Formats: sequence, C-alpha cells, structure tokens
Amino acid sequence: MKKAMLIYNPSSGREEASQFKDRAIEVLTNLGYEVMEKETQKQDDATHFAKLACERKMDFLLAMGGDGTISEVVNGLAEQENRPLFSFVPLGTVNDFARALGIPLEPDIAIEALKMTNTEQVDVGRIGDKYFVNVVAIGDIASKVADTPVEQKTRYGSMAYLVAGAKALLSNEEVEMTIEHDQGTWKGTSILVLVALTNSVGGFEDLVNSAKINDGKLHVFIIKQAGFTSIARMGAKVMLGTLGEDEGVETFKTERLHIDSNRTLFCNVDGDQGDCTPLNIQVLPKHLNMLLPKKI
Ligand SMILES: Nc1ncnc2c1ncn2[C@@H]1O[C@H](COP(=O)(O)OP(=O)(O)OP(=O)(O)O)[C@@H](O)[C@H]1O
Repeated sequence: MKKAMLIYNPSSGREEASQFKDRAIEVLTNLGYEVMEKETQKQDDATHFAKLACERKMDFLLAMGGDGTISEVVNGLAEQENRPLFSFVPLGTVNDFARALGIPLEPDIAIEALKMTNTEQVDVGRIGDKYFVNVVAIGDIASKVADTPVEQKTRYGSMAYLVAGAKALLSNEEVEMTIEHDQGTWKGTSILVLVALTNSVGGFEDLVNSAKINDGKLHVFIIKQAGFTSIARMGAKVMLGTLGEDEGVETFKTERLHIDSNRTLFCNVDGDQGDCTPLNIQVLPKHLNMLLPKKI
C-alpha cells in the first residue's frame, strides 16, 4: 500500500485546519494511501515531520498550513534523500506559493483537487543553509514586514503586508550594496532587493510576471529610489505587474547571487526573518517533485 504523511498546523490562517483535516484523510485514503497524521505544536515541528517522511520513505507528503508551515516543510525536505512527492492545502493569509503553483486558495477546493493532479518539478532557492520557495527580501523593510502582528495578518491578509511594507519603504534610508550575479557586478544604493522564484509576491500574483516555477532562475529586483513619489509610482506598477520597467528599478535573472552592503541588513525569507548580509543565494532547479492540480 502507498504511504502518505499529512502534516497540519491547527493554528494557521483562520484556525481552520482541523475542520479540513478529516476530509483530506478521506480523499487520500480513497486514492489508495495509508495516512500518517502529524499535527504541529510549535516552530520547526513541520521541518522534523518532513524529514521523518523522507526517512520512512513515504510516497506522498501533504501539508496543510500557511506559507510559514509550507516553508518549514520544504526546509525539512530539501536536503534529504528519498524526498516524497509533495503538495499542500493553503490555510494561511497570503498563500503566495499556492498562487504561483495554481493550487486553489479555498482549502476545500484544494483538497478535492488532489484527485486530479500532474507531477511537476519545481525550483527551490537556497540562502545560506536555509531554503525558500517564493521570495527573499533584503533591506530594512524586510524585518518590518516580518514584524506585522499576527492579528493584523489574520484580519487584513495581504493588505497588512502592503501597509507595513509601504510604511517601511517611506522611512527607509538607501544603503550601498554590491551584488555579484551571473553577468557581472552591480554597485549602487538601494532600499530593497527582492529575489523571487515565482510570480506571486506579497499576494500580488503578477509582481514578477516573467517568473516560472521551474525556469531555473532567480528573478532579482533592485529598488534604487526611496521617497514618496517613487514609492507611489512603483506601487502602481506593482499592481500592473510592470515594476521591472520602472526607472527606479534594476532587474535581471541569475542562478547565483552574492549580496553585500555597507551596513548590516537583515533579510526576510518567505515571510520569516533570515540571516544578515553578506548573503549567498542560489537556485536549485527542479528540486521538488510536486503533485499539482491539473489545469482544466
Ligand atoms: N499548534 C500550534 N499552535 C500555535 N502555533 C503553531 C502551532 N504549530 C505551529 N505553529 C507555528 O505556526 C507557524 C507557521 O504558521 P503559518 O505560516 O502556517 O500560518 P499563518 O501565519 O497563519 O500563515 P501566513 O504565513 O500565510 O500568514 C510555525 O512557524 C509555528 O511557529
């Protein structure tokens, strides 16, 4: 019999995981899996469970939770041998990764979609010894967005990030940065560098409209200008998916990056606080085998 592990975070999003868990088990059982349930209680549980799924040579790993939980699972899987097929049911507030992968945002629909899937290989990013699936942000804004209060995120979803982001950008100072990439070195002042793997960032599905889930590239956006006028103009372009065309933005694709700055900057990795500069980032092309809903 095929074996599946179900990892779920009962506190994710609007605290609805338990409600959907039983239905997910039913669907997996009907698909022929023997299901092992694992409920997270605290930080890093999802990472440990994902490693266990590899050790136990599970055929399939289904996670239910927000972007934080999914990121923990990917960090558990990334370095293991015998990585199972992986998919997830989004229960968070922003769910960028689900948007990028075409996984339905309504949990009940995402569960039903497990009945009709394709296997797809998806890129993963590595920053230091951590892995990411969506975006790394480097700049003062990064730590401020990570500090968005949980209640605010639950109530306002991606708007909370937007407000926190805009506030931080307006109060930001430009920093001298040196960025080495595949085609050369960029030097200049910047308030924020975004390194995206997928098209969906901060809940905006077209922010990086050229990014594909397995194009083997990091999509880099260097925001060079601070100040209200520039930020307002860029904000409009974020909505239109044309940020890369703005005069205050430098953009390129690369497989590797080394980022240094004249004062220490923290980064935000898929929504959580990460390391500080200097940073090494690379893409691991087609590293995850995922089961994704068939496009009808
Ligand atoms: N049983 C639990 N009770 C409270 N917190 C938990 C529990 N299990 C895990 N966690 C915490 O939840 C974090 C992940 O939350 P997750 O990102 O899935 O939800 P979210 O914050 O609502 O979603 P999003 O990131 O999309 O806003 C984990 O890093 C861990 O610290």
